[in-house]
Amino acid sequence: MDFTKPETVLDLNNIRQALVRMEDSIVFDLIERSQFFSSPSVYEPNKFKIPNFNGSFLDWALLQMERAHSQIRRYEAPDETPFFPNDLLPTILPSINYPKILANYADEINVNDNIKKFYVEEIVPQISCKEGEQQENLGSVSTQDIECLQAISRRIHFGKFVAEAKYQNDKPLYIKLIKEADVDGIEASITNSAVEQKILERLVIKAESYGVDPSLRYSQNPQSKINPQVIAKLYKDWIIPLTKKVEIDYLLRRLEDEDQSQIEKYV
Ligand SMILES: O=C(O)C(=O)C[C@]1(C(=O)O)C=C[C@@H](O)C=C1
Repeated sequence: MDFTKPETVLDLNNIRQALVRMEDSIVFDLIERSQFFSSPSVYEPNKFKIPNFNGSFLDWALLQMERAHSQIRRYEAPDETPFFPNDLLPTILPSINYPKILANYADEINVNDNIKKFYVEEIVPQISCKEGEQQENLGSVSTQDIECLQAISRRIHFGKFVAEAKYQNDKPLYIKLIKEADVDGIEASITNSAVEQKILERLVIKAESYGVDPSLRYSQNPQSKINPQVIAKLYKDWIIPLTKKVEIDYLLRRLEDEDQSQIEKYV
């Protein structure tokens, strides 16, 4: 996907292919996190004394990472959404002038707080190899958490591109639904149950294959590093619903960035 070429980005097939590739990163990242204990001290606010900082060790580590990455231009990319948008630094590399693909307010659609909450409360306890602390691994846990959070956030906020593509493909339908603030209608129109089902089935296969040593034969009955059903359920209960929330939040505001003549044409 090339963000300098808007026509490639708003092709729903390309978007879905990108979402499929992102599954690989997410499954691998969760498998990496699963080798560590749950490590609650990483998530407890003010557990460690950090000068001039109020929050968990993970929050602090993530903020430092985002500040460094903002200097290498990460958050200029239209598919990156920061967890701390108000605390970033100016880029050191020269800015890239990406062509406009999404609506003007797209950066304001940010569900990273919800993502961090479900990650800490739902994902970590379900995928960690054991409950409890492992003092020597707190740093590794936090860096792996950051990998997971960034991969999941990128996937969920890709919903903005899905929504824009769907809007462009059927303006008459969406302008009407948005004008009527018909949230249920919008949700029904963006839902494709067959695609969702396929994702869940593919995830189980991916988690089964990535989570074992491929050099071992099945007859040796290798133990999977992570329960594939857990990954599928995380997608079903959190990742897909939050992607849809991003799509709906984005669409509900879409007429803010539409010509009045277009709106009048379809209402
Ligand atoms: O592929 C789409 O059409 C999407 O809207 C993305 C997505 C997803 O999160 O993967 C979300 C809603 C649809 O029901 C199917 C899939």
